[in-house]
Amino acid sequence: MIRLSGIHFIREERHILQDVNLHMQQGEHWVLLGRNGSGKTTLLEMMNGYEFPSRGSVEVLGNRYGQCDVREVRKKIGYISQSLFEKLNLSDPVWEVVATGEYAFLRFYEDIPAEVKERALQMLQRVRILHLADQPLGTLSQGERKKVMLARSLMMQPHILVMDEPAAGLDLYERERLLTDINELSKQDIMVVYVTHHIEEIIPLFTHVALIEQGQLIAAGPKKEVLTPENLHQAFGVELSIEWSNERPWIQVLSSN
Ligand SMILES: Nc1ncnc2c1ncn2[C@@H]1O[C@H](COP(=O)(O)OP(=O)(O)OP(=O)(O)O)[C@@H](O)[C@H]1O
Repeated sequence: MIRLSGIHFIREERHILQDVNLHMQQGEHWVLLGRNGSGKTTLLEMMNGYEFPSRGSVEVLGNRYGQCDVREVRKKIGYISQSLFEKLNLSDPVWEVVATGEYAFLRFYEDIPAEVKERALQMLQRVRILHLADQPLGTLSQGERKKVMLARSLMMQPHILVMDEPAAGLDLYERERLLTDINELSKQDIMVVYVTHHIEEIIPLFTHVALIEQGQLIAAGPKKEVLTPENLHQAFGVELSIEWSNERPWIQVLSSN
């Protein structure tokens, strides 16, 4: 579904990504894990065709970027990021914000068809915030806003859902509620690609992890093979132990030297 081959990304003489090879297949759900500035968002931007590699190729859903209409491919990719949230209008009612996801518009300037409104309400029901449908987006908590983004991205029935640190800034309660909704995506035919620097966000849904450090992959594959104390030490510079509970990893920091 997504194949990154020999990706290099060089900007202002800085080698931001170096020979990244990743193959994400149908039925897998991936986490890209790494420190601040390691190149995670840049990889997501390449999957969406917003950045192009200096060398190497990107293939998504059988389309090779550079040889296809990227806008058509993007219609099949949901993207949840802070920069998209910032483009939404805080005074719009929640259901309308969700409905705009159907067309990848930011705002409607004409009447919204009744069936689109109905689907938007169903999506809100799915992430358990239907009761907020008529409230302006700006009145919602941070966690509720993230759920609106999730509902909005599901409107266009994406094949791939790309999330860039969706749980950033959430308290424990809000984070767990959001992660529960994300975990539910296992019931659908959507591949999830999720960026984080928090290991405990690797919920049971995720099958694979790519660990990235300074633009290079340290390891990529099934999560239990990749998430070893040695690999994590290399990626984060911290000695730690790792324990699994219900297919979710929890870490204990031993020393930060
Ligand atoms: N177009 C660009 N031009 C110059 N530098 C860039 C460009 N895009 C990314 N970078 C740099 O590449 C590095 C990797 O950035 P990226 O946003 O991909 O990291 P990240 O792993 O997502 O970080 P964080 O976890 O902090 O969000 C950063 O140092 C960033 O400044």
